[in-house]
Amino acid sequence: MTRAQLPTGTVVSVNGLAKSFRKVAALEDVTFSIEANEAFGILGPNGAGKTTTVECVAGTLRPDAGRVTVLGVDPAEDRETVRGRVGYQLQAAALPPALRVEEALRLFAAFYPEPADVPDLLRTVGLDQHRKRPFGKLSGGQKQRLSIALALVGNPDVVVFDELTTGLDPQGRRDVRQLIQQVKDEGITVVLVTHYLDDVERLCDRLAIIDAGRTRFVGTTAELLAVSGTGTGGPGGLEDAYLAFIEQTTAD
Ligand SMILES: Nc1ncnc2c1ncn2[C@@H]1O[C@H](COP(=O)(O)OP(=O)(O)OP(=O)(O)O)[C@@H](O)[C@H]1O
Repeated sequence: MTRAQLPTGTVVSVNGLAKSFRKVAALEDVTFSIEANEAFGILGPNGAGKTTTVECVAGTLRPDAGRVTVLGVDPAEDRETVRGRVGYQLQAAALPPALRVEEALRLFAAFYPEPADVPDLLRTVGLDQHRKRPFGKLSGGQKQRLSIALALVGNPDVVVFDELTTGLDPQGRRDVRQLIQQVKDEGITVVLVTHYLDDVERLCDRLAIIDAGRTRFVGTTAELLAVSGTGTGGPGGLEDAYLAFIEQTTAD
């Protein structure tokens, strides 16, 4: 993939975001910003509001309060701009089981004004050999590769991956991590929602911790280690820092 012009400066800005579903306050106050070509991790316990946040960024949900700007526009107002420039990892399980890998990519490519080259993309994600395989017969790792390809098919500037490595074996996670690194190396801004601290440690420049609908921390992993007071790292160091941080904010 060759990319003509990538954005610079702040590409995602989220300020005071709030969103409720009937009586459930999913988000109360979420604030962070992401710079061009950063890999930005979003962590937090189950139900913390991570997916709701990235759906507001992708423009698939409209917040009740607060402001989101993506590539200079409001994603809920300017769906067309954001849809073409922000790749959102589709929950692959939603694809019909008989749809073949290449067919799925060509189908989705047709929605975009300047789609990626499908054979190129198949090679990039390592599904070239499996392009005729029906979706229902792919392994978990192959489905995640297809998810990545579908998020990239519109040639986005920003890509959002939500729990991409969940459920994969260690080899599968390593492969998917390499692929995410490749995406970042192309200059694409990566937003990674994950429960894995080592994904963040290996891939992300900065991270946000969201808990109970509020951002509790934004910074680098080194800053998280420093503010949690759990030391300077070592095996499990980041996990200890994260857990200490969550316990501390829950107690507050
Ligand atoms: N469409 C919806 N209708 C009702 N409640 C919702 C809806 N989507 C999310 N919620 C609720 O909002 C809260 C935040 O959910 P969200 O999916 O954003 O959390 P998450 O941090 O992504 O969780 P997980 O790590 O478990 O995926 C939860 O209490 C969830 O039950």
